[in-house]
Amino acid sequence: MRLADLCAALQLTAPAANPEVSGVTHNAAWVSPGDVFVAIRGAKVDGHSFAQQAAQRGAAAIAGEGWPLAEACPLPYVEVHSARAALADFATELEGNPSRRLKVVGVTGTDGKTTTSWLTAHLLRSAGLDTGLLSTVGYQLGDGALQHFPAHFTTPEAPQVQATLRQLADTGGQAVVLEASSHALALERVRAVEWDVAIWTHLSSEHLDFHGTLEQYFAEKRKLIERSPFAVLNADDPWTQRLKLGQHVTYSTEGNRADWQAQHIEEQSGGLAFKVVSPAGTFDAFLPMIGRFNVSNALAGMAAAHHLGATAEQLAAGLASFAGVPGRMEQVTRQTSMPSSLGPRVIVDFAHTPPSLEKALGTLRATTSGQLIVVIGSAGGPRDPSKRGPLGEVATRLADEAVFTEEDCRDTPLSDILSAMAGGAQAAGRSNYCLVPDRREAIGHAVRLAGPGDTVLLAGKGPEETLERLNETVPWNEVEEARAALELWG
Ligand SMILES: CC(=O)N[C@H]1[C@@H](OP(=O)(O)OP(=O)(O)OC[C@H]2O[C@@H](n3ccc(=O)[nH]c3=O)[C@H](O)[C@@H]2O)O[C@H](CO)[C@@H](O)[C@@H]1O[C@H](C)C(=O)N[C@@H](C)C(=O)N[C@H](CCC(=O)O)C(=O)O
Ligand SMILES: Nc1ncnc2c1ncn2[C@@H]1O[C@H](COP(=O)(O)OP(=O)(O)OP(=O)(O)O)[C@@H](O)[C@H]1O
Repeated sequence: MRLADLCAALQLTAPAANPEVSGVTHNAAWVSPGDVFVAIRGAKVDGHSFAQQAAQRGAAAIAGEGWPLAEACPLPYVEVHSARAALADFATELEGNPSRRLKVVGVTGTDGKTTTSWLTAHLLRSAGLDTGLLSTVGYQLGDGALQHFPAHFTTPEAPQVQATLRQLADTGGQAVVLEASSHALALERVRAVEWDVAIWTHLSSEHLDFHGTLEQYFAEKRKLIERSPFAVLNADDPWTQRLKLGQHVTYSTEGNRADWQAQHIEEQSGGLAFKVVSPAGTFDAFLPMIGRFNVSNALAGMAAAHHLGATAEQLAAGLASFAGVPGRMEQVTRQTSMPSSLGPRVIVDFAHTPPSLEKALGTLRATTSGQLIVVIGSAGGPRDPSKRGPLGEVATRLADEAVFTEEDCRDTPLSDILSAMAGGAQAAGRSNYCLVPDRREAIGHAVRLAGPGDTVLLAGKGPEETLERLNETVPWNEVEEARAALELWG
């Protein structure tokens, strides 16, 4: 496509030179010959300072909110009102607006996005739709292998979103489920995606380092609901009442008035049994997952899949065959032949906010006959330091013993993080915790403390593949760490 045609499609003024353009990126190091390099003024640097690098890599043009440098721009320059919006619009145009060829389900909320996304994709596949998935733990084209983008993102930047949607649509994909983080909505990563269904899980305080206030965080997340012609909303979340409602259905696991209800919920050791009362019909369901909150995620996924055509029979069969999400309430099995019942139950979970830790511990308590032990840390850097004390409080209130340890402390002294977590426990008058800074040792310590009938929850890392320390990033596999500790047990 010629630059002038691309500009005309987006009602932008084209520069005099009119090169052929084939792609778009915001990262100078990712430029391929023929790309438009969109220079974003970021929070840390101005992308314009990488214009020369982009030119050397063969960029055809640069777009930005105004050329700011004394030297002349090395390439044709397209001036835009918002660089991030332009990045998304260029990508959408160059990829041929692929979301129009797919049924697109967006999932937002503080917790539950990944699980709900995986459940929804599985339910749509069970109903016969070739369905892709873009989520925190990777992306899938159809039911193919789990793949990863270069950076660790819930929602990648717009060029990657649009390219993946196109690849999916070009290879026979019929639907896609896309996790939409608040960062993605704020930074235009999912601008121009044409949604069919938006799912709201729930809202609680998170990412305030980025959004500033809870109100702003809510304002970003609500965009997904406002942009979608149909929404699936959580009647148990007070924020739902503040969403501007178009066509929608609601769901509840707490007996609130809602279109989709789960009743008679039984937390069994092998999963969750409940009765669904819904517009699709009334039926018994079994979900082989631990965690009462997953009933809520399942209702949301069923409501979305039903809107896209899944029947009650397909929904029930789909739930029953769900294999779970890596690192989400994942029970660690031993490699040796020793029966699991002879040791403690060890669960790896991604819960890293006070509300999600509260829910994870609450639900494990319900299925634990003995002691409940938790290993938990809190991230360093600017990421929500205010949650460290509350995490310490929740851990010591709901577990019998808490082990506070490292979790991506980055440039924050680990001792400061551990003191803040201990401070939260002490302020509540509790001493049932210990500090074990090294995460591997913390896991070993917790597993050694536990006996048959006990549960050890390893919270916060889930399926992440690295552990970030002050001067190093080490490869990490929480399930393997847990398995190694279990092998030494007893
Ligand atoms: C807080 C946040 O989201 N920041 C994003 C933001 O960074 P920024 O504004 O600081 O950008 P910057 O570093 O100043 O760079 C400005 C521009 O120069 C370009 N650049 C910069 C350096 C260089 O060498 N070459 C180059 O071309 C950059 O690509 C960028 O376009 O814009 C960048 C790209 O334009 C993103 O990569 C970056 O995400 C960072 C890496 C990040 O960690 N984001 C996380 C927090 C995130 O997005 N998380 C959410 C939610 C997770 C959850 O719910 O838990 C997610 O969706 O993953
Ligand atoms: N509906 C829910 N309500 C509250 N907590 C939940 C819910 N679903 C999951 N959780 C908890 O939150 C943790 C994270 O779940 P999940 O990965 O599905 O959420 P997420 O929104 O994708 O989080 P992130 O964006 O940080 O990856 C789970 O391991 C569980 O402890």
